[in-house]
Amino acid sequence: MTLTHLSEWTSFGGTLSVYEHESVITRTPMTFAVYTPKGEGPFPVLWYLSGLTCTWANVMEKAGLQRMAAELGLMIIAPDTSPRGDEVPNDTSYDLGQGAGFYLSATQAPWAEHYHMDRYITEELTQIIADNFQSDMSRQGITGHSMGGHGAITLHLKNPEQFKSCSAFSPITSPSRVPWGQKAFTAYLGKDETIWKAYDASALVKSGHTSSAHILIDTGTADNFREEQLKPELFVQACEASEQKLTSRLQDGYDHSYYFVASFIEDHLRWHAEALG
Ligand SMILES: N[C@@H](CCC(=O)N[C@@H](CS)C(=O)NCC(=O)O)C(=O)O
Repeated sequence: MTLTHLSEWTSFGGTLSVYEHESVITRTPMTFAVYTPKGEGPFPVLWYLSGLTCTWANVMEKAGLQRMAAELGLMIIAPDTSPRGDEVPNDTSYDLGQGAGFYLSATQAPWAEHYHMDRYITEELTQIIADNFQSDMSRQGITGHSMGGHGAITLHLKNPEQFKSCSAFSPITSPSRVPWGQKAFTAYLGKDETIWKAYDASALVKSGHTSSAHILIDTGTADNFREEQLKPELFVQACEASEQKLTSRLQDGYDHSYYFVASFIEDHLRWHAEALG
């Protein structure tokens, strides 16, 4: 496996690097970013999964997380949100296809050939990070925004030994019950809704997929997707019923944008740094 180094910047004494490689799992070139703080390492690792329409760049350019990552000594990994390329199936809408991989393994044509973002992250990219960076893979946490919040919670609940800490910004908490998720799951997984439950954070918790972690969620009260697509209250109810430790906060006046993410990224990075020790 060859890693092609595309870009590098110094930021808060650390290094932000962008790489491309040929993925065995998505069967496409994949791009990802790594922020490595200054110093010797190995560093605990925080994965950041982005939302609809995003690449690695949105969080690295807009969240301002490098300052806190440098201070806390956290390595940040930002994968892309889907496979991409002329050969990769796409859709004209922003919430399906390229930029909208939903962190699952598609089973339906034409998506099944390339769309396997969950396994890409938990298997292939994890191995790449372990083999090529000053990472302490015994201390990994995961966070994300919106579709990436759904990805962070579901990947944590299904892999609690790998991702020991978990948080999310404005996550889609029950994709099976909201239009973004219903559209994507029908396309990627087919019409059998019982299969969807494996990718639904609230359904997972309800069915006993809890973890010993204390999950942190922030959602803005002025988020125009909150009532129709995010529904944080569904995850709160599921966690209460299953005794999953959760702090779910509604942040007054904040919307769905990176102005919101940037406002609370310090809290989340500190949450992970403390949990990972
Ligand atoms: N208004 C967006 C909807 C998608 C959206 O809001 N994406 C969020 C994640 S779900 C995002 O982070 N967008 C990129 C950004 O704000 O930098 C569009 O139509 O493209």
